Amino acid sequence: MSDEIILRLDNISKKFGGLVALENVNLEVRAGEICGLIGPNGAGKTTLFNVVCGVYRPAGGTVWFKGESVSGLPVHQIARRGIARTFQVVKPIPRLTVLENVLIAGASHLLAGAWIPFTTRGQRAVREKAMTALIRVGLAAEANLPAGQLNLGYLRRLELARALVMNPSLLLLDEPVAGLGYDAVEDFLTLIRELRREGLTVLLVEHNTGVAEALCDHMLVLDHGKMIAAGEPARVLADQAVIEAYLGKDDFLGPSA
Ligand SMILES: Nc1ncnc2c1ncn2[C@@H]1O[C@H](COP(=O)(O)OP(=O)(O)OP(=O)(O)O)[C@@H](O)[C@H]1O
Repeated sequence: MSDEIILRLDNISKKFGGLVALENVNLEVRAGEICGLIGPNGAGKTTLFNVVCGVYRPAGGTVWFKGESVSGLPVHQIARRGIARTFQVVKPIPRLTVLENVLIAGASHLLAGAWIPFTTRGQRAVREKAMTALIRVGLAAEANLPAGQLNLGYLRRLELARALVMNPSLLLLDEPVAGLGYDAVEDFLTLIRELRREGLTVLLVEHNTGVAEALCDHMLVLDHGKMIAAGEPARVLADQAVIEAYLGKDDFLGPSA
């Protein structure tokens, strides 16, 4: 892990009408780390991802990526700078093949800035990139199957390939192992660790604190839109404010009970 701060959020706020979804959130992610974002339901985790990716413009504050402000840029421009994400609910186009689903992500990414895919050379380049992404996530053998035939574990890999085809340096993963069985979770965590070793920085939302602790170098906790703890996973998970946020104050009996 380097000392470079690849992503920095300064005082990010986001409101939906009267609801404050994010309130003055500050966050730093170092290049090459796996950083976990946890918090109870409705804490603001997905909203934070959407602010970073440009789906939502923050009501206040600045998103810095590689030292430059990306606040207010459209989604495709932020993606071209190197931020890609996966979604909690995986929705491929079921009748298209696995490869075609990745091609769509790759072509739309390139199309956002150039007309490259309309040339034969461009189409070949996108296809090669898509196949490389599928090989990377272990789905090469399934490339020509309809995506609708994949089980959830493979669908999550397909979702990852759709992000990787964009050549990101920062990968935002929204609950990438939700709903998977033990072996599939272990395989997916190995894949994420390998991607990090190859140079990617990862920020992931994870509900399962055990998974987050096993995977992450650094953890951040949101509750009601505020960052309530940050740091080394074991220490963060032992923090009283974090325990109370997960269990509810009334259920927290304290260490001596
Ligand atoms: N588009 C929206 N319109 C109105 N309110 C929204 C919208 N998106 C999120 N919210 C609200 O903002 C708050 C934060 O939601 P968000 O989905 O970011 O939380 P989360 O931590 O990702 O939750 P979960 O773990 O359940 O996915 C919640 O109160 C939610 O109801």
